[in-house]
Amino acid sequence: MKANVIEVREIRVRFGADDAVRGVSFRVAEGEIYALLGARGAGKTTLLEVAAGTRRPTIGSVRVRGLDPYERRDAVGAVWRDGGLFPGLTVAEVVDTWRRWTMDPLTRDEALRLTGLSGLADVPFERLTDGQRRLLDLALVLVGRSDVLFLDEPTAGLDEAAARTVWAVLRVLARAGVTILVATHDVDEACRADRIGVLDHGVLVVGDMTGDRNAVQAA
Ligand SMILES: Nc1ncnc2c1ncn2[C@@H]1O[C@H](COP(=O)(O)OP(=O)(O)OP(=O)(O)O)[C@@H](O)[C@H]1O
Repeated sequence: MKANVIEVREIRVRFGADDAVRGVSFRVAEGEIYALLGARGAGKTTLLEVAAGTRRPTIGSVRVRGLDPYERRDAVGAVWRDGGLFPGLTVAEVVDTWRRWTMDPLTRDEALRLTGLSGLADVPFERLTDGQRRLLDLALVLVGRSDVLFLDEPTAGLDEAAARTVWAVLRVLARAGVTILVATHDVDEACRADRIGVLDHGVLVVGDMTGDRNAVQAA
């Protein structure tokens, strides 16, 4: 059995008088893709922020590889919904710029190869499609050698072909041992994960579902 990389225990996040997340617990094993599925306002982003260590929970504990991610924010990679903007730079230059800010970075060629962007190295950032920009986001996370990824709606706004490419990359990464937590409102996207947790009004109503579309919709 694989080790648990992300361990979320009894998390509660309170905003003013309201709980955005209540009593949520789940675990994600090494190399596993876990999707948090929920409607708008269900608490997905809040939970993702807590798991990634950019927000401290009101109550509960989070461990990523045994450590509190809030104390060690350098250790994980997060890709949020809006990709960065790099006007005037080519794909290769964006990666090189990022590498200069990173300790012991992955090589540019390897980051582009893993995300399928090798053929676009000389293309200016402005010319990239939304899907290619999302892949470039992933390439930058890989440059930092993140072995845990937190992805908020990773294919929002992408067409089906681009979404498939992003997920093909995520599968390659998971097979290489990267642990991935995805927040999504899209049932089809959630079904691409290994396991699904369904979040409703801040409560994890189902925590351990596999990607059977009918069963997920029934939940
Ligand atoms: N900083 C904040 N202050 C007060 N309330 C907040 C704050 N951030 C989020 N909320 C509230 O917490 C609840 C959960 O929000 P969250 O953004 O986590 O949901 P979500 O599932 O990611 O939704 P979406 O799909 O719209 O991004 C919502 O009711 C939201 O209004």
